[in-house]
Amino acid sequence: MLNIDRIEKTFFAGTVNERRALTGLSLRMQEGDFVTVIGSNGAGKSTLLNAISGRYTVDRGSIEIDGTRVNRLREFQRAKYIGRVFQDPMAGTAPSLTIEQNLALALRRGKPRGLGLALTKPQRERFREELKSLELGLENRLTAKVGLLSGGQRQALSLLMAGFTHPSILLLDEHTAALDPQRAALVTELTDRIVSQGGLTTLMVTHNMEQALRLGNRLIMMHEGNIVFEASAEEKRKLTVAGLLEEFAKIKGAQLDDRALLA
Ligand SMILES: Nc1ncnc2c1ncn2[C@@H]1O[C@H](COP(=O)(O)OP(=O)(O)OP(=O)(O)O)[C@@H](O)[C@H]1O
Repeated sequence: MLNIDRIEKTFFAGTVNERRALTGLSLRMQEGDFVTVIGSNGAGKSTLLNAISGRYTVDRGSIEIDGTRVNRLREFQRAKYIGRVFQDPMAGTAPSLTIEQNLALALRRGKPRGLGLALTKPQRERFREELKSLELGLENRLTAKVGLLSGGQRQALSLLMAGFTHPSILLLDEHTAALDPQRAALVTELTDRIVSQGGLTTLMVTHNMEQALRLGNRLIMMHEGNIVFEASAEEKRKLTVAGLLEEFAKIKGAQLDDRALLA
């Protein structure tokens, strides 16, 4: 499904600003795996997601999605494999388009352009059904502009859109971090539901350790561009936030991150 083999990424190589963001990281995910990713600031978590999505190309190593080596594919060429929800609620949806137009765009992701945004009746019905499952009343607001929605509603919509076409891999980049606790909890629940219902292969970066322990069937901890700790589903069930912090502390020089303590 996803096979990452010893990838490396260095920014500004050979200059005083050199940053080794990924240092030979390998990760293999099977279909339906839901891996949560934690780590201190600057550990390389976002760079990992960006390397998978094609926003950055890696300097070394290989990335395979569904058996295809994607290293040389540009971001738009990988779009058919990837769904992504960002931290910024504004990033995943188009504010000047209506809810149904955004959903129509999501449905057409990775397909040839020029199909327009006209909807068939069955498509509209499908949208209504999917929106209903969010339990936010959005099914009655299909023609409302997305810019009018709250951050939490937009993240819920982004999540629905990202999962819509059953991407080979769903990337969640701290997608609840910018929300207030109540909305974050709602979007966390939705994530759990959408991922498990769709059996989506998912990689989720979070600073919330409680969330990292509760969601998914595997957990990885990153530090200095590599995976330094990994827990299977069974190990994860036994782990506590305190236990995770202990693991963090064991890593030489690791900085405990304030946000990580907000679990
Ligand atoms: N576009 C870029 N240009 C230069 N350096 C970068 C770039 N993106 C990331 N880096 C550097 O690479 C390293 C890893 O950054 P990255 O954003 O992947 O970490 P992170 O684990 O996601 O951190 P955080 O939890 O703070 O978001 C850092 O040293 C960062 O400064």
